[in-house]
Amino acid sequence: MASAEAPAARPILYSYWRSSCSHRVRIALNLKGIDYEYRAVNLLKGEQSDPEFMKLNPMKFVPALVDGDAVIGDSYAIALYLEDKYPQRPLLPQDLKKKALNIQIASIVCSGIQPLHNLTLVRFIEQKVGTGESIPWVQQQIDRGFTAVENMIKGCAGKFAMGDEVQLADVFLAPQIFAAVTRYQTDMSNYPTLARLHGQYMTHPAFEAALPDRQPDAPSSG
Ligand SMILES: N[C@@H](CCC(=O)N[C@@H](CS)C(=O)NCC(=O)O)C(=O)O
Repeated sequence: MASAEAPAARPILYSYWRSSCSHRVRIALNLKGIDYEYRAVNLLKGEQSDPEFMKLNPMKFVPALVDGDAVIGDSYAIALYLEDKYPQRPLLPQDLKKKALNIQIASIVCSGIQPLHNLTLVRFIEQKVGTGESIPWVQQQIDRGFTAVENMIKGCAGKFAMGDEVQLADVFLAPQIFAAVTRYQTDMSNYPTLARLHGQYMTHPAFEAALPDRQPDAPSSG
């Protein structure tokens, strides 16, 4: 008689509902149909600095993913890990130029836009420069990144950023656009392609389920 194997444990995502970096990973997990356990890390309460959490992400940032003995503390690394480990519903195309463009856009979001408005920096500006001073700063950083991406994709975008299929670029763009619109009063009329993509993301089931207010730790949730 064959012995029953224990089912593989679900990956665990350490996330904060409002974090755009966590939001990226939630989208990737949903697109790939991976069932996962959600564990909330409250950034406003400083739980990212808890010594136990720092074993998962020494940078004191969310997200972190634990998948078996793999512990990954960066959304970009997690996305690439998921792409290799769970090849169903690929996010990166075979075509090298399109693949590079996806990676470039993901990189613009995660190194050229989001780090320039993360919680630590926004708090620093509000305290050292003045109350309300962070918003124009953030808008300026978003404008530079969005202007670049708008020009890069306006010739190739279809229903989604890279054509008619969702790809890695969408996984990174959707949370950044969502944050720009809902938190930083960004005028999206300057970026018509990105504005149109925002509408697509808001009605796509995998993206909808990843939205901040749909997460268990969102104030409006449950
Ligand atoms: N490069 C990292 C950045 C992570 C990051 O900045 N996370 C933010 C939330 S989106 C955070 O945890 N901020 C907490 C803080 O600034 O104290 C990634 O992509 O995962």
